[in-house]
Formats: sequence, C-alpha cells, structure tokens
Amino acid sequence: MDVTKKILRNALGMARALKARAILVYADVFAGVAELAAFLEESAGQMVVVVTRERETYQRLKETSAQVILVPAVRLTRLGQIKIAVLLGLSRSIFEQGDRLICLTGISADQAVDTMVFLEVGEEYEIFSMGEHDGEGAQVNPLVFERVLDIAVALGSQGREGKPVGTIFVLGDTENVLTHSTPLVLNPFHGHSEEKRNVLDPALTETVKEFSAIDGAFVIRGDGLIEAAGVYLKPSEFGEQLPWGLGTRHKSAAGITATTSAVAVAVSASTGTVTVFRNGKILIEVERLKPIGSISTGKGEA
Ligand SMILES: Nc1ncnc2c1ncn2[C@@H]1O[C@H](COP(=O)(O)OP(=O)(O)OP(=O)(O)O)[C@@H](O)[C@H]1O
Repeated sequence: MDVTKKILRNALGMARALKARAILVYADVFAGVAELAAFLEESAGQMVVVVTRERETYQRLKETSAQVILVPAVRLTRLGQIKIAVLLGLSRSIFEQGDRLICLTGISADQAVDTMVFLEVGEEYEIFSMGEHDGEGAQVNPLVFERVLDIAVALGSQGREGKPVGTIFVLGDTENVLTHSTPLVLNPFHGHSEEKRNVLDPALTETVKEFSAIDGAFVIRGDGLIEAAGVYLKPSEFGEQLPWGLGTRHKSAAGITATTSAVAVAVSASTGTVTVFRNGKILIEVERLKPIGSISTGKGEA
C-alpha cells in the first residue's frame, strides 16, 4: 500500500474540509522530485508551503512558484520539524496568527510521508507581536530570532565537538535585561565595534557557538547586536505555569521574560531541547531526535 500517495490525496480534501489556509509539506521525505512536483500540480488552487533542510532543494524550489521555507539542517522529531517551520513561516509573514494548517511530514530516511497534523497557529506562537507593556527596544527583528533559533537548534542537536552544551539567548529589551543580570566572566564582546558583533553577520555564527561553552547567557539587542555573553540572570520574578522539575537554567530564562519584555531561547545541555520563553511562559519547545553521539538510521523515530 502506498501510504504517501493516500495521505497526499486525503490532505487536499482535509484542507478543504477544515478550511486550512495552507498545506505545509516537508519535501525531504519525498522519494523523489517528481512525486513532490506531482503533488504541487495536483494541489493547484490550494496554498502549499514546502519545507526543506537541504539548501540545494531550497534553491531549486525558489526558482519555481512554490513558497519554500529552509529549516536548520539538523535532525528533529516530526513535531519538531513542524514547529520550526511554523515559527519561520510566521517570522517571514507566510503565516499569521489564527491560520489553520495541514502539515505533512515523516522521517527522511524512510522516504515516505507518514504523518498528517492539523494545527491552528495560536497564542503559543506570539513572538513577534508587541505586548501592551512592552517598552521601546523590546521588539525583536524576526531575522534575529531566526538566526538565534538556527544556532540554538544546531547547538541542541549537535553540541560542540561531540559534547552537549547548554546556554540561554536573551533577545530584546536589553537595558532592562542588563539591570537584572550580572557578569560571570569578562564580557568577550566588550570593546568590539558594533559592526563586528551583530548576530546577523554569518561570520559570527561560529564565534557564538564557541562562546556557548561559557557559563551563563547571551544578551542580544532586538536588532541583533550582541551586548554580552557569560551573563548570570537575576530575574525579580519567575514565570508562572512552568512545568515541574525545570532546572535553574530554564527557570532563570523563564524568569527574565517575566521580569522584562525580552524573549529567551534556552538550549538544554541535558536533553538538547530548545525552549522559547516569553512573558514567563514556555511558547514552544523543539526536541532533538536522538542523544548526541548515538547512531541511528532514523527509521521509525518520533
Ligand atoms: N540565572 C542564571 N543565569 C544564567 N545561567 C544560569 C543561571 N542559572 C543557571 N545557569 C546555567 O545553567 C546551568 C545548568 O543548571 P541546571 O542543570 O540547574 O539547569 P537546567 O535548567 O536543568 O539546564 P540543563 O537542561 O541544561 O541541564 C548552570 O551550570 C549555569 O551555567
């Protein structure tokens, strides 16, 4: 039985029945380009957004009329893939709050679409909208959020030189954040010109990954300027509604977003999960597929 074909055929009917704005489809699980092209043709009239982690596929699809989202080239769970794609789609204004989506995915090693998920883009994705109490400078440029998410997901999935690493990136409302924190070490970004310490500069990605080994948090302005690394956060409030059992890294990341208007992105050294916090609450968690160093075929994984 060709599961992929059956799911694809039903996805179109499902999208109509549930009044979905778009079908999100993970290209890397298709057995070949022809199968994906046939699906795109069949779904003419329905908005389809193609997601891929392969730069080559992305470039190829960009030349067509398809809407494409390039996600970080790391192995995530099926739900992790969807969450990242929706976050990136929101940051690029492909989706908006309230949109209903049908998401089709699988695991690339299996070369089959085996999962259909219905998702309504809800409150949990409220990252880029300004809250009532947000002060000046609180807003985070979506490109900055994307770059940091990319680095965080790579660190969570791959660690550094085979070893797990954990860290926190605090984005936006920088002045306020700095008044609720204290340096743990001499700030490695101190004294560098503003042009040389913007996280949007791809040349800085490796440096940021390197400095993730330093204890503490990165403090990054909404426009991407890295103010400091190695900062200990001292929030005056801690978030409510946090799951039981969170460690100090995650509690302080949640707390700084309860105390200020910042967004925090925490990478867990123990699980590799990337968690995004705002207003003291977890907005989204992206789980990695397998522990660092484990060998896997990718078959049958969540
Ligand atoms: N207030 C803070 N500000 C910045 N970093 C912190 C803070 N509190 C803890 N950390 C960092 O978090 C590290 C891990 O702490 P802990 O294991 O309690 O947290 P956790 O939330 O369980 O994180 P992980 O999932 O990475 O283990 C500490 O070694 C420290 O580097």
